[in-house]
Amino acid sequence: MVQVIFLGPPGSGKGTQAARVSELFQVPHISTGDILRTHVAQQTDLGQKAKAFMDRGDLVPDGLILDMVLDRLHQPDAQKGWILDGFPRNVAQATFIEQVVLQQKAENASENAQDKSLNTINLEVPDQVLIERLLARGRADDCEQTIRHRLQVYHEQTEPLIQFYRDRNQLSIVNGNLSVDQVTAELKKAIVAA
Ligand SMILES: Nc1ncnc2c1ncn2[C@@H]1O[C@H](COP(=O)(O)OP(=O)(O)OP(=O)(O)O)[C@@H](O)[C@H]1O
Ligand SMILES: Nc1ncnc2c1ncn2[C@@H]1O[C@H](COP(=O)(O)O)[C@@H](O)[C@H]1O
Repeated sequence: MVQVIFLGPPGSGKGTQAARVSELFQVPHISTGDILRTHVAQQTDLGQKAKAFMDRGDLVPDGLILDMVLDRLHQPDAQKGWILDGFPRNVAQATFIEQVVLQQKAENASENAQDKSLNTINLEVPDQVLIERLLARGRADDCEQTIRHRLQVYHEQTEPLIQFYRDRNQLSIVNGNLSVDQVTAELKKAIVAA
């Protein structure tokens, strides 16, 4: 049983490493960015509402995100754990997922199930390296102006979560400015499955 939250700025390797850790622990990789991009591609109501925020590099409003995440976490494959990539992105989202985890824990305790272990990982990478990586990745929102805005949004809204999880003794810091294999090796050491 393992629950992992990947924090870290855009381009820090959350998606790359979440896919590997998901394979390792056989739990789903849940990327809110990927789910949103699917909604945009399928032109769902949610996708149409989210698109302008994503194009600008702003966070999509919590009112659109929280139900989407809850729905994904209630799917059968997520009952033995999950790897969250790109969520939470602000304090309201972190408080939300904390409540979900606590509720699940209470339900499982009454069934005498195994405890779940929450690991929050912050991947640290200098801004200049992030910009170079994202320009090379070349996703629709990877132009320089949007990258700089996403970094600003990260520093203002997501970075405070480092202290949020530090206060709860749930934070591991991993150097993301190493090779992909080296970062995975560090993650294997950091993640505790219960
Ligand atoms: N350790 C690494 N060294 C060099 N390049 C890397 C490393 N990890 C990931 N990359 C590359 O950097 C780019 C960004 O990685 P990735 O998409 O995993 O980041 P992310 O944190 O999920 O970004 P975003 O939040 O914008 O989705 C990709 O092109 C990826 O191949
Ligand atoms: N958790 C989220 N809250 C608000 N907006 C989000 C969230 N996750 C993704 N988004 C939006 O999607 C793009 C791309 O996300 P990536 O994680 O970089 O793939 C992001 O800029 C937000 O607009």
